[in-house]
Amino acid sequence: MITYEKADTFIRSQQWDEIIRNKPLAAGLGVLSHLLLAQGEPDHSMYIVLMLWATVLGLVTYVEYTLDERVHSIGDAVLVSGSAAAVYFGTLIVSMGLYRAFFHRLRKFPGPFMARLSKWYGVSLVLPDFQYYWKVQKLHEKYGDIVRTGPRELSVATADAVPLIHGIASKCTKGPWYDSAKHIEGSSLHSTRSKQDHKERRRIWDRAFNAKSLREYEPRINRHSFALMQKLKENAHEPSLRISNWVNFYSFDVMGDIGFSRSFGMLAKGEEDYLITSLHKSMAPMSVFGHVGWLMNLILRTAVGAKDIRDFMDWTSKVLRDRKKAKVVPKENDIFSWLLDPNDEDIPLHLNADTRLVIVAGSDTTAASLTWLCYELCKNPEAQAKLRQIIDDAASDKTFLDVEDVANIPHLDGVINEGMRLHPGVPSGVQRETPPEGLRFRDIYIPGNTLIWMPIHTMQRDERYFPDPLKFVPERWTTERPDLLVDKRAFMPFSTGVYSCIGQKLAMMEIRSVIANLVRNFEIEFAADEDGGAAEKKTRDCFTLNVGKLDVRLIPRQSAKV
Ligand code: HEM
Repeated sequence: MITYEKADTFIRSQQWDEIIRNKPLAAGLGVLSHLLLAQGEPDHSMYIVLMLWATVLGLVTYVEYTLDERVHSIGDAVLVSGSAAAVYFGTLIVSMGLYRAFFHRLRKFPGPFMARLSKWYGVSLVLPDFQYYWKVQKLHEKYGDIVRTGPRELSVATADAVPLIHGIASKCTKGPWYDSAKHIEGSSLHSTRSKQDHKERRRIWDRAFNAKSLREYEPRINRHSFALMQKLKENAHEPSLRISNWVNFYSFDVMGDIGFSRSFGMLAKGEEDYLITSLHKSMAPMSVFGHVGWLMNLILRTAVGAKDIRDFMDWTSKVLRDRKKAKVVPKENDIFSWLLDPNDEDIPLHLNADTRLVIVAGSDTTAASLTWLCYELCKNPEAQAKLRQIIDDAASDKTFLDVEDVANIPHLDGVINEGMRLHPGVPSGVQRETPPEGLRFRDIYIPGNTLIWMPIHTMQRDERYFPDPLKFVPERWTTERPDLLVDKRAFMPFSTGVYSCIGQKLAMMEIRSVIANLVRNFEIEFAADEDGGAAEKKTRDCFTLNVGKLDVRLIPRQSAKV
């Protein structure tokens, strides 16, 4: 049996001080660590690796201090362990750098040299303006359709690859980006990486978004859209109105109502609810640290980093608990009528994640699209006038247009599509991982376990697919100018395939309702001190878009009343 004395004698009999001072050994361990780290997906277990490193370093310093006769103080011991650590980490970093730069399976793909070495290159692109998607567009202009944007990451901007990467039969899966907050909130429908789990959960979600359910949600959209128009009318005498805020209040109120029969009352208050502020704050680190998966995960493991998500979860679990205890009995079905299982005693963790998902996915995206549409209508007064005329012709006798009044106006949909083409709600695209056997398209082979982003912003502004790409031409979506729409596969503001946006039809209903009623009731133009510059320059890409402010002047039309 190993006793404490035996172990102690064994430990003391070894020449630890010599082992610790053995530089080739430290270097060898550095290379070995690289090989081990390269095996799996350490992004979300980096905290374990860091703890291990810290423990070993502490032990080494302790051993030096207690066993090495050449060491006379803690300072000496730290110096010895520090130099061993410098050799170990130096070799680890050099080994990783050499491998990534010259021997990696993605070495043949073009891209900036620094991107081969580390995803910190991605962070450098985010700063200072948080508009990563513009930088990626520049990279594609320089390097072509496929660019290596990280050690094991490619940006692929060609419509040919859409079916393989995002199509119904695609073998790609969601990448590690989706796991960042899993240890806090579990996995939502959106963040689960298991295809099977996603399939089963999506089947349940589909019931909340089928034609019958959408019909049930219409009166709620009408109510909130009507409330928005009233607020705009009340404030229309102001020379400047922050439309970006008002559409945000609208989209959050709609989502609270349709999501879980809970009004945020933001339109009524005219200000953002605290919980929404905390939700926005929780998304902010995504803009920078979303590029360095292990760091994002580490941040979310700290009390400060996880605070906003945890605050939000406290609130969502209370809302869901109230619903279960029948404190809030919805008069009409809402999304959670389908997701909550009445037989469950407790609220499963993943439903908290789903609540956050409904609000993030459903509100910010819709608000961003509405803000950009207002921006384009201000910039293109002729397009605005034409849309107004078409809306007037379609429903001339009504003061407020219900969702169903504007459900089938191709030109209105053309305006909305064109707005979302130029300004997609998720401009950088979404992360996918190639299957172990890799992917082949045209004569290109993309190796297995490669992370891929299809940059939606870049693709939707590609003149091969949309001639005159920078022009706002709603007619390219109707029978008037089909020549300006060459390849519709490149249009994917809602993504496509099995993971595509489940709320696409709902979003279209919300957007149609606001845009149609807006142009029916007002002429809209930039406010005197506004040129759209803040929306262009201050928009932050935090996976979903946090659009910069947009101030407009609304001129009520004589003929229209709300
Ligand atoms: C203009 C508005 C919208 C845009 C641009 C948009 C965009 C997207 C995109 C690009 C995705 C794919 C995300 C990924 O693969 O990582 C997505 C997924 C999703 N969206 Fe939307 N969305 C919008 C509105 C909505 C609305 C109103 C809802 C309603 C709750 C919603 C709910 C969802 C959900 C639940 C998913 C995850 C689907 C899944 O993984 O199966 N979205 N959306």
